[in-house]
Amino acid sequence: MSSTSLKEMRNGGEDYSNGHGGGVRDLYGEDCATEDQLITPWTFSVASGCSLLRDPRYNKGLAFTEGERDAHYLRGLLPPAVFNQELQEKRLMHNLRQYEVPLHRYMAMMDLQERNERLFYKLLIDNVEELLPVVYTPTVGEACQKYGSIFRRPQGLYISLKEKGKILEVLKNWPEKSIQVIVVTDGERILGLGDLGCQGMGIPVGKLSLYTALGGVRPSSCLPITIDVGTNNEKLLNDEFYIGLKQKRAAGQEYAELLEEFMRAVKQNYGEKVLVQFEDFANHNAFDLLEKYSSSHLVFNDDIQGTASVVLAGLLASLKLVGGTLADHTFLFLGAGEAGTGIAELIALEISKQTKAPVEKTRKKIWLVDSKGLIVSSRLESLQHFKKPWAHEHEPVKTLLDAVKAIKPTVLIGSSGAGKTFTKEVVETMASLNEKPLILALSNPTSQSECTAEEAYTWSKGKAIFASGSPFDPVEYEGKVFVPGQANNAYIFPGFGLGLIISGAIRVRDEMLLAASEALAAQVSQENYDKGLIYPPFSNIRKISAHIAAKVATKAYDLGLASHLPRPKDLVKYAESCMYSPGYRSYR
Ligand SMILES: O=C([O-])CC(=O)C(=O)O
Ligand SMILES: [Mg+2]
Repeated sequence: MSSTSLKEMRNGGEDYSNGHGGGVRDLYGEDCATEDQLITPWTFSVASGCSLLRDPRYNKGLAFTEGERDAHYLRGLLPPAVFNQELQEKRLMHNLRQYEVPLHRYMAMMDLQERNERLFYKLLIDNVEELLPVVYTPTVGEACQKYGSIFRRPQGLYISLKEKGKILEVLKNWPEKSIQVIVVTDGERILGLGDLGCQGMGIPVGKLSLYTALGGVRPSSCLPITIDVGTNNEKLLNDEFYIGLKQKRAAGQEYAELLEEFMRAVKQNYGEKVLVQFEDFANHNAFDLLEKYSSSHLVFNDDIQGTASVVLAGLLASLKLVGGTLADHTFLFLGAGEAGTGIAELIALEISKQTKAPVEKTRKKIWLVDSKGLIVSSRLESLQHFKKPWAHEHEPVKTLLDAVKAIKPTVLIGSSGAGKTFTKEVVETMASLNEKPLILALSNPTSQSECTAEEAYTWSKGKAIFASGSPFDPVEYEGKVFVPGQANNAYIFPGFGLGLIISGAIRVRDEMLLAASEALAAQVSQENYDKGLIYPPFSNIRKISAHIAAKVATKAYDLGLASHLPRPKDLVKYAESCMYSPGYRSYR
């Protein structure tokens, strides 16, 4: 097939690519070629059979055909059987299911990723509901805690204080030159598990594998980075197997300078359109970094903005079940950090958009509780800046239970990172106040969930509509099966990032987050609602991501922030055509 027809196939007959836009460049037709099409051979892989087998990007294991075994000097290096990818997948899924310890499944998946990347993504895409809890929350949390002992091959870039002054050179050591998404952490607040220092690397690696599996961004365009400025975790500092810098965290100017050098180097090396996703930074840095770099870089904070967008989507969808408009509801949060204040602000923006009321007014329906109790105006002076907009007139209230009684929320959202905080009394009070209380226990991993699905359904006597950040199995209560949803930012960031990439966006705006929420809510079907679900199943996630991407890209074009021109006519189709698919390619 000629390159022209490849391009035509890719663009559905419309010539979208002008070679220098922001769309996904696919020079070799690597992603859209089918198995019976040839792609350009890579000289190094032709040169030696062994190095081909050891290159996870091109290795196919037993799926190399007889012809390829001849042409690529693989004879004798593989046993004689030839498997197709489906049979390999069946064999691996069978093996994975033998492991009873989740961490062993995680390690088996990481081994596969390091051995045969396409097969790894094939498994993840085809079995997304089964494997998401393995490569992502909750298991990835445990993996980070034990990263020092399970660490085998580095999977991303480590940039520590030792690399100060040399970050640009470090970026150049990474083998891929054309990067579209970076997920970066400094490991200070890994899920709800706290400071895991350098071992936080599991998070960028996991998030980026979802960028590929759920959002179709090519693996070679993804770069996981951990910035190591030390750790305040004593256990790690005293652990002889700790893989990071053994010193207390740098803060203040030293921290700011390293981050500044990093952000400059990223833009210099990869250009204006590389997306930098901040992940699992502590509150005190997360808000500042987002604010500082959102006017000069394409940045997105998943914990503030991604979580906000996914929760808003669930709330919009839930109106079908509980009735009314968003403005009719009263919201109470436990936790006033990145997720809590991020969600609160996006809800206020959406109500403002719907009712035309100023956001200062729409914020008044939203209340937050932090470790010192309800956030009220008498506490204003001592509040961190990101909490100040939520300090409304009210007498002081110390506990969550008393806050529920005083505020009478219709929606209760847990975002504090602390588990078991939605007690029986709290859930019972929500159920006594509401016909259908909406209860979201967002903290991750499962151990940090504010309550379990079973607790939410049994304590509310089957009244609650429940979703959680980490997955829970369906629960049977009095003969009825309740299916909890998973309110996790994994619904949003892969499609959101894809939308930014395909439009060549250069900045992120709140309107794009609202568009992503509305796109996700629109994907919830009647069949889902009938089961009490406020999110669509993850099994459809690639289609969902394409729709989110299209809406985000549309906003980018409307706001004049898109650089990929001309604007494709059908953005859903275009997004789909840009998505990586994991089927094998023929090399000769
Ligand atoms: O990783 C997840 O499951 C969601 C998330 O961003 C977090 O909890 O920090
Ligand atoms: Mg996170």
